[in-house]
Amino acid sequence: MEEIGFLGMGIMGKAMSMNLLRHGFKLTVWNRTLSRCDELVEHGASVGESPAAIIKKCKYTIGMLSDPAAALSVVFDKDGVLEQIGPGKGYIDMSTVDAQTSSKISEAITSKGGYFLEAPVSGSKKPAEDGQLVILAAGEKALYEEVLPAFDVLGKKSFFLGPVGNGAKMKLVVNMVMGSMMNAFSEGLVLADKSGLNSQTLLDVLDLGAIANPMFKLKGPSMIQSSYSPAFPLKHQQKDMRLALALGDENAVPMPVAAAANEAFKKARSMGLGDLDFSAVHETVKGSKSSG
Ligand SMILES: NC(=O)C1=CN([C@@H]2O[C@H](COP(=O)(O)OP(=O)(O)OC[C@H]3O[C@@H](n4cnc5c(N)ncnc54)[C@H](OP(=O)(O)O)[C@@H]3O)[C@@H](O)[C@H]2O)C=CC1
Ligand SMILES: O=CCCC(=O)O
Repeated sequence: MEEIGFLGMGIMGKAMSMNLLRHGFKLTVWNRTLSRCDELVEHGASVGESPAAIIKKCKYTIGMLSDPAAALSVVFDKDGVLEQIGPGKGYIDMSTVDAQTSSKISEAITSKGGYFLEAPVSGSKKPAEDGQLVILAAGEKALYEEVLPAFDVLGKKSFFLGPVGNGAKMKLVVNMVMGSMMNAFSEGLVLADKSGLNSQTLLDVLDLGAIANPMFKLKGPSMIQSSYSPAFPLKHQQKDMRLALALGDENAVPMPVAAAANEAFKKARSMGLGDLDFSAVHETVKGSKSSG
């Protein structure tokens, strides 16, 4: 493939870029906070001075930004993607956003003759480093096929889900389930502890039964230690719960479990835990149990 542009060197963007570099892709990167590009440069990437400059240089550009406001900002603001996008250029937004945000970006890009693909991912920092993400693409099929060599490096499996919006919706459904599970898991850990059970034994029992899953296995031991080094920041999980609940509103789907989980993530943010891993929602349960 030709040189790829990459916007957003956060936890995920950096891990994905490093992986592409390791596999021989030529990369030009940009980040709002420029210093976050340094490590990439040490590993052979070039730096672009703005999203527009990246689009001008590269046939394909990937975005991995925090939320809808950031995804819109790099496209529509001054020196943004829209200033240089046009025929023969493709923009692939891999951020987790809502379908409306994705459609707005898609319409603006295609109206200038460019190609657009949304491609949010399932999987976190480690799968991003190891090329084990699950890619949920939707939009321009021809662009999807052209960038498959990069997706094959970034992920263990890519899905093409049809028109723009379907990737965003699939990702929000998945993260809504994950956020609800994390809250149930946190309550289980605290309940076991407060009722005199051994936490590690609970993890062992869970791991042998029907609800065994990689998330409990990975996060459980550090949650017991109250250690929440961020792989998936809690503030982003709360954003995803909020966007999933809005999708539920649009479709008149009752989601009391997700709504309660969202409240717990909001409580965690109000406790200053937003930049920690989303498993830090555990602290909201520990707090309420010990105060009562
Ligand atoms: N971490 C994870 O496990 C996963 C995250 N995701 C999703 O991927 C996306 C990125 O997540 P992650 O890397 O963890 O997040 P981070 O918070 O680590 O990084 C966010 C990135 O967005 C940039 N950014 C934020 N606001 C703006 C803005 N207004 N203009 C330009 N750039 C901006 C940040 O730039 P700066 O450095 O300047 O702040 C940074 O590059 C999110 O949508 C998240 O929900 C999806 C799957 C897994
Ligand atoms: O959006 C983040 C997903 C994190 C994960 O799948 O482990």
